[in-house]
Amino acid sequence: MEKLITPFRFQPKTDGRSLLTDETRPIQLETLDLDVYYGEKHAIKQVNLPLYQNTVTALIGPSGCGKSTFLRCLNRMNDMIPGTRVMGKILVEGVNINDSRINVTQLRRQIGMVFQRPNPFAKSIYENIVFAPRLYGISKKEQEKLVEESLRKTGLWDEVKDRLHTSALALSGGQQQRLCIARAIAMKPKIILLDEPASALDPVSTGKIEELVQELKNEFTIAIVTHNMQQAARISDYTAYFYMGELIEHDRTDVLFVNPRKKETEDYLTGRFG
Ligand SMILES: Nc1ncnc2c1ncn2[C@@H]1O[C@H](COP(=O)(O)OP(=O)(O)OP(=O)(O)O)[C@@H](O)[C@H]1O
Repeated sequence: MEKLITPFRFQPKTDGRSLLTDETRPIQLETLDLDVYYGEKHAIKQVNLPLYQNTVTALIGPSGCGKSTFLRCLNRMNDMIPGTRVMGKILVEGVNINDSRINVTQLRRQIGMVFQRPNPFAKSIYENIVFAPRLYGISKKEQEKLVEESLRKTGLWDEVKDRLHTSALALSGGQQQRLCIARAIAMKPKIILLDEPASALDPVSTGKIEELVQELKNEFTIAIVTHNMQQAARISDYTAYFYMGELIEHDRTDVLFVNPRKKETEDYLTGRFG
């Protein structure tokens, strides 16, 4: 990881963390005693959650439980909301990203985000991909390579290669969303945060996004907020169930869906509430 600041090593607690104490995969990011307040509203309560390298973690839970708030903390998007206080640590390779010395622009290069509604720039497909990387100075040749590589990785290349210089806004909603993912991966992040990326899309486009997420995990670590339980079960390796700002349960997806440890999780999964 490029240096955000000089890293320091933090000795994590062993209690009150995720249940996955036997997990041997490397941790890409972990939150330690994370609290978030919007003014008086305590939206995230003492959450300890790891994201394992090259895996997909689904964040699920009823509306208002804090999924998006949690996700936004992971690349400090909550900084933009006035009155928000974030406490606790979020460690990425030993660096606490909540440290005031963190270069937030660099951080967001390394932890990309894609939102619910596709939001391409009102520019050409090509420009959408190269706009940000160009700020960091890449040659014309490198730009062309990056455009093709990013569009291939998101399965868009064959669909758009003959109209790279036409407006991104003319693409379908599903294509726009894949372009937004291509734009995010063009920055070569370590982690990609997806906030309900398919909820505004039709079933075919949703299927493509799901397939894409499965492929991208070979290269990136992914956290995805979803309201769709089947989607979480299909595409994630780990699932975290939130309720009223608390992390109720975090486990391998196959375990959590088949044999949840907590009654609250079971009630949610079986549709008894939420
Ligand atoms: N900017 C804000 N100011 C004040 N309260 C907020 C703000 N954003 C979210 N909240 C509150 O924080 C809590 C968590 O909201 P959040 O949007 O993170 O939940 P969520 O699980 O993502 O919900 P949904 O599934 O409906 O998107 C809610 O009670 C919400 O009303």
